[in-house]
Order: sequence, then structure tokens, then C-alpha cells
Amino acid sequence: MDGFLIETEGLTKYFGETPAIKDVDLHVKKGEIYGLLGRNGAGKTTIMKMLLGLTKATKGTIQLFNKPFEKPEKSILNRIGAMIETPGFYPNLTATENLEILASLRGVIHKDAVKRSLEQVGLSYKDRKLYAEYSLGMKQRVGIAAAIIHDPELLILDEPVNGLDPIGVAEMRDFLKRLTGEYGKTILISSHILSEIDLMADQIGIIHAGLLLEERNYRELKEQNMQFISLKAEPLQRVIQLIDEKLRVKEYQVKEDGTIQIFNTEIKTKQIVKVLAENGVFVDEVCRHSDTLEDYFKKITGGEGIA
Ligand SMILES: Nc1ncnc2c1ncn2[C@@H]1O[C@H](COP(=O)(O)OP(=O)(O)OP(=O)(O)O)[C@@H](O)[C@H]1O
Repeated sequence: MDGFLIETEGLTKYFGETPAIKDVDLHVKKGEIYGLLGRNGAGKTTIMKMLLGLTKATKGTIQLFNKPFEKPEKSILNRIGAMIETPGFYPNLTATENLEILASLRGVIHKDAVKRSLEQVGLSYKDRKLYAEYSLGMKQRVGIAAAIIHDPELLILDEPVNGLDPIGVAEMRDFLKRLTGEYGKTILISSHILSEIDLMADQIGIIHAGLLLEERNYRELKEQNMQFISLKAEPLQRVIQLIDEKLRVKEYQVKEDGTIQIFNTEIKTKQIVKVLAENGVFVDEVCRHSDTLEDYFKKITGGEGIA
């Protein structure tokens, strides 16, 4: 479909007999930041490596820039910048010197390439500070500057905020958002910590044990899924029957302590109380809750959560 820079269908990867990635259908739209979220070992790096042709898919298809990606061709890879592992730089050279070496190795001929890529990640060109003296956040920025030195349209970043403090995370968020907003890049970013990609991702893909459990618009996810009504009333079986038959609500769950959580946010608490009362059931407690995103992820990953 038009508008997706990355689209996979049934993407599957086995390591020997073990499936690491199972039937993943990923959809990354042009101009967005797509956050691939999952615990360590969930399969994020393996997906990214397949998208870059660094490891071969066992099954399934990949489309990059609306074209089938069968083997890593220069014409496609030139349009992508990636940071998969922490890149190696010379510690006793400056960021500018490191990037100049890299630019010439890669055959980047544009004379402003180093200056531009440093500026795009918020670092100064020709700064005399040595790479060894940089903070972790600045080192990560140099890594991203290296990934965008050839001015790619698409950036694939594996855990770029890993290990950064909250200020470092916020700074990274600002310049990644600038890369999409001002410079029109598309970014696929992975993380195992939800708060790291909070306020950054437009779209979110939740990966768990090799499966893409959900792909959602992050703002919608926050607005819709975090709300539920919590209800306590007895006898439980009768309440459940009324929820099913009279209120016709399907999205609910019963907790161990007998509390019922109703995820249909359209329904009013008043309506629930009225229907139950009309049928002889008295409500002990009813209130509307906002779940935290962390709770939500725990729910959909079967209790383990992501952090
Ligand atoms: N080369 C390999 N050979 C065998 N198994 C592998 C290989 N690479 C990855 N795996 C397995 O595939 C699964 C997914 O690993 P992957 O590195 O993609 O996860 P991840 O979500 O990126 O986690 P992390 O953040 O820890 O890197 C894991 O169970 C891992 O052990």
C-alpha cells in the first residue's frame, strides 16, 4: 500500500529449529516515528537486521519504499541509515574528525555532509572535545549523526536511548522529532522501556516472544485503551449475565477479587447502575479508571509487561 516506507507480511525467522520472529506484519508510514517495543529477547534486533538485509528471513516478504526487498542492494541501502550496535569511533579524535573519516570511507561526497549531520543531532561542528570525553548521550548522538551522514530517508535505530538518563532521553526525543518534523525522515526505533519512547512515537508496535501483538497509533492508544470502569456488585454470576445480556458489553474482564473491569468507554456508569438496580442488583462500587500504559502492556503481553 502507498504511504508505507516499511511493510512486511508474514515475516518469520528461525534460528535452527527455534522461531525468533513469527508472522510479523509491520507497517511503518512515511514521516512517522514508529516505536518497536518489547522486552529483551523479544525479537526487535532480529526484525531490524532482516530489514537491513543483515540476516535473511526464513519466510515472509519485506517491502521497502514500496518495492520488494529481496537482497541488500546499494540503491535501497543508500536510502536507509541504521544504528544497530553501538558504533565504534576513535576515542582520541573529535566527533567531526570521526565523521569525516567515516564520510570518506563511505564515499559521501557532499562537502557539508558532516556539518549537516552533526547539526541535525544538535552537536557542534568542529567542536574540539575528544570523543572519549563525550557523555553517553553525546556518543549516541554521534552514532546517529553517522547513520544520517548520507542523508537517508529512513532511519532504523536499535535501542538508541538505552542507558541514557531522563534528560538524555528527553534530548534524544527532541532531536529525533526534529528529524521527522523538520527534515522529513521516517524513523523506526526500538526500546524495551515504554517511558523511553513515550511522547516520541506516533505509532507503536508491541513485540513479545517474536510476535507482533499489536500495532497502534500511540495517541489513540493513550486516549482509548487506558480507560475502564471498575465495578463491584453481587451476586457475580448475575452481574455478568446482565452485563452480557442487558448492557451488551463484550469488552470486560473479571479480576480475582470479583471486581469487573469494563473497557467499553462509551458506556456511562449511571447506565450500568440503573440496569443492575432495575434487575435487583445493588452496586457496591463503580468508578471510572485511567490505567497506566505500563498496566496496559502487562495485560496484552500476558502479565509480564515491558520494562
Ligand atoms: N544469531 C542468533 N542465533 C540464535 N539465536 C538468536 C540469534 N540472534 C538472536 N537470537 C534469539 O532470537 C531471539 C530474539 O533476539 P533479538 O536480539 O532479536 O531480541 P531483542 O528484542 O532485540 O532483544 P535485545 O534488546 O536483548 O537485543 C532471542 O531469543 C535470541 O536469543
